[in-house]
Amino acid sequence: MTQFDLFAAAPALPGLTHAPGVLPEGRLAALAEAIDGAPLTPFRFQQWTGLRLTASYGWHYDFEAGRVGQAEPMPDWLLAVRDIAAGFAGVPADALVQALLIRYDAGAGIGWHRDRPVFEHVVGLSIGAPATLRFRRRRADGFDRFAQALAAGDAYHLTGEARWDWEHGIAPMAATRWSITFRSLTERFRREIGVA
Ligand SMILES: O=C(O)CCC(=O)C(=O)O
Ligand SMILES: [Fe+2]
Repeated sequence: MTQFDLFAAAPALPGLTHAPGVLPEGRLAALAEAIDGAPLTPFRFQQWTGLRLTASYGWHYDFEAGRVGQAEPMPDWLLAVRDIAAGFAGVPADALVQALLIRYDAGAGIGWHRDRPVFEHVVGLSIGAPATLRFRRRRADGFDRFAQALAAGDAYHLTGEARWDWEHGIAPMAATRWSITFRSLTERFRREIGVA
């Protein structure tokens, strides 16, 4: 292996895995349609209503109540996507008990955040407009930063440092983007609620 190969194989941000073309190109339009057909509601936090529309399955995080609750089971089309996401991430499909569908219309994005600590693995799939998944981590005099480009059909997996130490967000996009995110529950949370 040449030095170039070694460099290419090293993850640029520890805990972030990205791969292009994980969703077959021929299925992207149907997946966008399936998301649009889901009972999407505007993301709400206190007085503020976001521009993005979301639907949760399996589990959902209720930002207003500040806790996690059970949501509708995933429909069959989403279970099929979950198999693809699980294969990409190397996580058993049935561990990915939570799914979040998002539709971002032009001008919508998602601000800096870390995903809720009850969730462990985060596996995301991108459809529609290209986006930049931005990462930042506070240091004494500012932030370390990283950016991952996401095209339609791309997948990413957050674990370890990228998942827990860095915040991520997506700047508002010029055209519609859809995403599907699957998450597992931490062992600690599973124990707390008595789920195997
Ligand atoms: O749309 C995406 O790919 C990211 C969504 C996200 O970060 C989240 O829902 O926590
Ligand atoms: Fe997130």
